[in-house]
This record gives sequence, C-alpha cells and structure tokens, in this order.
Amino acid sequence: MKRLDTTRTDFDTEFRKLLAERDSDTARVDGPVTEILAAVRARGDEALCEFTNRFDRTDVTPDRLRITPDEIEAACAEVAPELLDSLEVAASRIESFHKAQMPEGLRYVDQAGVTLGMRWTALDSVGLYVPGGKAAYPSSVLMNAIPARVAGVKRIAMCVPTPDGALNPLVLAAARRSGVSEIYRVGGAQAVAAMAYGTATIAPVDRVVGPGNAYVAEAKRQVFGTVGIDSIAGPSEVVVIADGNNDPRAIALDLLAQAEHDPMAQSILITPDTAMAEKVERAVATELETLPRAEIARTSWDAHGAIVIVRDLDEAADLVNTIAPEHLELMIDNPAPVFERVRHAGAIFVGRYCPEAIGDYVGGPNHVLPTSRTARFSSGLSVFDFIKRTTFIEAQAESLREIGPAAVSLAQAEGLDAHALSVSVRLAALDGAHNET
Ligand SMILES: NC(=O)c1ccc[n+]([C@@H]2O[C@H](COP(=O)([O-])OP(=O)(O)OC[C@H]3O[C@@H](n4cnc5c(N)ncnc54)[C@H](O)[C@@H]3O)[C@@H](O)[C@H]2O)c1
Ligand SMILES: N[C@H](CO)Cc1c[nH]c[nH+]1
Ligand SMILES: [Zn+2]
Repeated sequence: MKRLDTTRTDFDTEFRKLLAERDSDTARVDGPVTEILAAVRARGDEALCEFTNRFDRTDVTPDRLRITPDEIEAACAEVAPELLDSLEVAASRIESFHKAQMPEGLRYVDQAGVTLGMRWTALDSVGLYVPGGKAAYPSSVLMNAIPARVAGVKRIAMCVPTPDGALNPLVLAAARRSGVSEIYRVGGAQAVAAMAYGTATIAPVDRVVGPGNAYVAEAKRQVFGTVGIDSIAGPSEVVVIADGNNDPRAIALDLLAQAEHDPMAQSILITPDTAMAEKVERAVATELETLPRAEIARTSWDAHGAIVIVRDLDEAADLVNTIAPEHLELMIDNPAPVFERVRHAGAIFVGRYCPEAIGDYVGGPNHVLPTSRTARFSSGLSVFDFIKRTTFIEAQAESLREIGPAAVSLAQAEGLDAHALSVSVRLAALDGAHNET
C-alpha cells in the first residue's frame, strides 16, 4: 500500500506511478489472450475444451459444454428458500431500475415537412460473461441478464466457468429467475472467443457483455469489432473519500470489499484527515487477520492499495476525476459539492449508510462497471447495451423541392455525380409534372 500526501513535492510522480503500475499489471495478459482467441477461432470446441480443462481443472468434452435443463433444475432445488428470497429482492429492484431506463423513440415533422425520427430495436443475440474463477457471482447473472431481457433480446447465451467442475446452484437459480437457459460451463478468454467467433456448439452472438478478470477484459477488448462489447469491466476498484467522522472499521471494510475480489483489484482511500488515515490503515491490518479471502485482499492492498492525504475535499474530487474509478464512495458530512465536482466515476455511493456492497447486490443500478480509468469515456451496463438506434427520414415531393437543391450542390462539390443526379432527376421529374399541369 502506498501512502501519499498531496503537499509533498514528489506527489504527482508517485500518484502517476500508482496508476501506471496497476495499468501495466492488467495489460500484461494481452499476449496469452491473443493466443487463446486465435486457437478457439481456428479449432473451435476442441480448443475451447482444452483451455477450459487446463484453467478450470475440469474434464469437459464438446457434448458436455452446455449445462442441461436437468442440471439446472437439480441445482436450483439445492438453493435455500431464504436465499431465493434475497435473490428475488435483488432481481426485482434491478428489473425496476432497468425498466425505467427504456427510452422512447423520436418522431416529428420539421418546418420543411420532412418526417424525422429515431427508433430503438433490441439486439438479436447477446453473450453474457458471468465471472466465476475465484468466487461465484450469482449477482452478476442478474446484472447481465435482466437488462437484456428488459430490452427484449431474443437469444441470450451465458458462459460461466465451473472451477473443478463445480456448478454453483445460486448462479443457475439466478439464470432461471432471469429467463436464461442457454448456459455453457466455460470461462476466461476462451469463453469470450467462443461467443464472439462461434464454435460447433456455441453459435456466435452479436455482442459480448459482462465483467471478469484481466483475461476476460482483455479478450473483450480484442474481439471488439467482430462483435460489440459493453465496457471494459475488469478487476474491481474503489475510491473512498472519507472525512474524520467515520467508523474506521467500516471504511477499512469498504476498501477490502473490493480488494477481496482479485489480486489485481485496487482500493484507494482519499481523506483530508490524517488521524482517520492512520486509524483506517490499522483497521485494514486488523481485518486482514480474519477475513477468509485475506490472501487475495492482502495481495491487492499491498500491490495496488493507497491512502492519499489531501488538503481539502475539492482536491479529493479532482483526484477522482484523474483516477476515474469504477466505484466512488462519498463518506463525508456534506457530499453534494463533491458529488457535483466529480465527473468521471462508474457509480457513486452517497452517504455513510450506502456502502458500495449495496450497489453490488440490491441497489438497482448495474454493478457491471468500467474499470482501469475507462469511466472517462464509458458507462456501466444498462438497457442501452442491448438496444440500438435506427434513424429514418420520410420526405414527400414538396419537401424534396425545398431541401433537395442544397443536397445537389453539396454532392457536386464532393464530386459525387450519382449522388447529385439521384436527387436532381427527381426534382426534374417534379418540375416536368408541374409544367404539364
Ligand atoms: N468491473 C466490474 O463490473 C466487475 C463486476 C464483478 C466482478 N468483477 C471482477 O471480475 C473478476 C472475477 O475474476 P475471477 O478470476 O474470479 O473469475 P473470471 O471468471 O473472470 O475468470 C476466471 C477465468 O480466468 C481464466 N484464467 C485464469 N488464470 C488464467 C491464466 N493464467 N491464463 C489464462 N486464463 C486464465 C480461466 O479461464 C478462468 O476460467 C474479478 O477481477 C472481479 O474484480 C468486475
Ligand atoms: N464489486 C463488483 C463490481 O466491481 C461486483 C460484485 C459482485 N458481487 C460482489 N461484488
Ligand atoms: Zn464487489
């Protein structure tokens, strides 16, 4: 963990180093990912099974890639009813929020009498990546699948790794709750390749979405163009802005909640209060004594964690805009001014009673969010990842007469004669018809 202080002369260098070191760690996997993608593209199911068996310690053959309806039913029957109730709380809140996002189309007639519009249509097919290497993520099934369903996508395929061959019952229950039944027991870059390029067993999709580790994130980056993707939702991150009025243990746990996801996760505390910084640092050390996933969390905290002392909260907000973190927590007395000043963050959690974990499960907004500073230009998963726009123009004779001549001039200026003529022949026909009457 790095201790930084904005009043020190070496702050800028150290701060840049903090971000760059982590970026280079996550980028290191590009070579292996390229090889995996090429192998699956060339050899289909055979390569898909080879990588799956190597990385997930399984014994999968092409005929067993797809999880059967019986396996889904049997797994769902194992889930405790109270857990199904919690799943339902999460699912219905996620569903309501995403239904509220669905946009209206656009249609109006302008002053030239031209009808202009834009309509939304759902994608035909999407591939959902649900992570599952170091932990199972039933919540990510809901976050991926519910927006796709709400948007009206017809075919939803899902890939999830099954380390050591173990199916996670709650993952399958979440899939059933979301209406997803085409599920494959594969993960990592090879799963992304299969969904993007297709294999004999897995038909290709139009867009691959969902979070995952550095291999999954890099694979999505590399298949972009062959298919659409959502954002680069890689190893988790949080920035917590905290003042002196917090329970240091609560803040420490917020930092460790992201650190426990992945050794490549990043947790940063920004505070103007030196005493709070010291208390949180001690609390992190104490919690790491007992957390079951301490090994992962400690690696993440030691390698990528930081505590930054700032002069004031304006400076904290400006640092957040440089980091553009996946998650931002505002654990401060008066969050409104910082909330307004922050422009780059995947999701913001406002107030001491709104820890990030609420957003992971039951808040309603999506927890599949951009990482590695891509929140500067991209957003979390939403219904907009499953629909697309088509614009339309409808013009009758009088409208063509009004706006057509300008098109003819511009086409001639571009040296595109067929363009110009396609308009002018119609204008001439209209003139002819007009002269005849
Ligand atoms: N940004 C978000 O919105 C968001 C949301 C949820 C989870 N996450 C992140 O998802 C990730 C889940 O990671 P995970 O590892 O538990 O599951 P995962 O499913 O993302 O990755 C597991 C797969 O990684 C591949 N893999 C592992 N080691 C490999 C190697 N050496 N070479 C090639 N491939 C290898 C394997 O194929 C394995 O099946 C975490 O980083 C977590 O922070 C992000
Ligand atoms: N914090 C993760 C997003 O980075 C999402 C998640 C799922 N389960 C728990 N957490
Ligand atoms: Zn989380």
